[in-house]
Amino acid sequence: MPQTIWHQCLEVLRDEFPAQQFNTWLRPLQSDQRDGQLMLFAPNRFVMDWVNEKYLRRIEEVLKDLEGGQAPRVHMKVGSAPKAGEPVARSQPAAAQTPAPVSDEEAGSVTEEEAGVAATVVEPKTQPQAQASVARARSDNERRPVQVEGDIKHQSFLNEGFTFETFVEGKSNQLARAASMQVAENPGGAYNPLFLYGGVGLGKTHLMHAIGNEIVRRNPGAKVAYLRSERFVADMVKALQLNAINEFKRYYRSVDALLIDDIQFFARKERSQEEFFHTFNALLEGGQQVIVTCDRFPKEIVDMEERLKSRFGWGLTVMVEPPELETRVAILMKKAEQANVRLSSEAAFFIAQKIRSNVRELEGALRLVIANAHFTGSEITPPFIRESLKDLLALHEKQVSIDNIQRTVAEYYKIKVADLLSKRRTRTVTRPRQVAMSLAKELTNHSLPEIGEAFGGRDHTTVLHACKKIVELQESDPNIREDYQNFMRLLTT
Ligand SMILES: Nc1ncnc2c1ncn2[C@@H]1O[C@H](COP(=O)(O)OP(=O)(O)OP(=O)(O)O)[C@@H](O)[C@H]1O
Repeated sequence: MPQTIWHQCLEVLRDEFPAQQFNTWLRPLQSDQRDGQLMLFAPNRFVMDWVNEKYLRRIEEVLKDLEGGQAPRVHMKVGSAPKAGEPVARSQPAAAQTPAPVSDEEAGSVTEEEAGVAATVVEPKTQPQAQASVARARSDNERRPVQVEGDIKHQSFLNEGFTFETFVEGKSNQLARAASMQVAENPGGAYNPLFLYGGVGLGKTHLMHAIGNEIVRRNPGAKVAYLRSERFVADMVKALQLNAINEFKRYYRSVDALLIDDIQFFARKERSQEEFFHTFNALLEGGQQVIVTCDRFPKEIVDMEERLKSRFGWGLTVMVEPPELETRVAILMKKAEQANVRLSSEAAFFIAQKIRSNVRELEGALRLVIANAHFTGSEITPPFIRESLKDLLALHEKQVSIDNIQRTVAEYYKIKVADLLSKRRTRTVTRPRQVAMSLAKELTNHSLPEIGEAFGGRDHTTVLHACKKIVELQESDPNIREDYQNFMRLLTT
């Protein structure tokens, strides 16, 4: 197949920009060229805006260098490139993709005039200093709640230790971090609501607090309310019991930014969903920012009203992915530094290679190693780490076996485990087999020949090829990438 002009352009850009930037912003773009126009498709509006702002000029220059006067005009659009032969819609300006206003009916019947008690909203600067040390890393539950005047008592607080400065950026979270930063700089602006999703312990809560902290840092008068979704439910139930639902509504509609963590816990709570839906609409209409985190993509949330799910997708939906090795190492170094502990890069690598599931576990492992080192006065070396994490590692190895991987992958792709082990080479079987082999390499300590053996006696070079192929596909094929992330989540949490 001849290389398209876009591929040629990408080759040039690949040499010009750091790999991380290239992979995050440029590589995911799909292209469609016709009628002297090059349409670039971005996976979401945020990427489109970012590319427009930061790379479009350079893209146009490169196209001109490549094609001279024949260079196509570039347009951007959110979505996927049409398949060959499919008609393509004309590009739309970004503004055309902002949601339609909420109708009166949808917005519910609550008005600003409703009577209510005064409810204060937390302002982070009034909170006690966060202990941003490793020993207190998961400290959001330990923070002193803010007492709110009136009948409704809220626990609403931001963790000052969760900032953009303490958040380590890597390939897995670059997009989510950049989107969060944009929201913090322009709350209630283009990306409303912001829906952050991903597996447990990957930094969603951290980013959410970072946005809240940044909003308040820039505008000390801003009212930012952070709460887990269970809290919203509990507050609402209490408000109903106390006949104070109007105060409840008033409170949640008075904030500049409403941050609701782990929205999946709204499942089956119909009345809360209803209430949240109206609050949500009122806030969006008022230009107030809404940020939501969830452990899965909106459409995958079970027992949640469709209209709510669809509304989540109105703004910007971004995934936080599990960190790759380099980011895990960087996170460990940062956490050690915060705890005033010297950690060699060899030691950090050792831990990062062993603990791959999520950042919370990574932190937990580091805490354990540091505590042991303090206790015994030992230096933190790989053998010392191995000994300190003996039980944890045994648990990990027990949990993720090749057998388990094969069963999980087969079930997911609706094929038989026997197919994975067979000599069959049809696409429906080959790809899942490669995914399973790659997972086995990443999640177990088995060698390539051992993995080959476990997959119907294949050669180790076949396993190596599968691993490389899956790394490549994760870059170029969003479906494989999502499947792989799902497997990491299913197998490691
Ligand atoms: N990129 C990162 N840099 C620094 N620390 C991080 C990063 N990602 C996660 N962490 C840390 O890992 C811990 C877990 O993160 P967090 O609580 O934000 O996860 P989560 O995705 O919200 O998980 P859950 O879905 O279980 O609520 C926190 O202590 C957080 O500071």
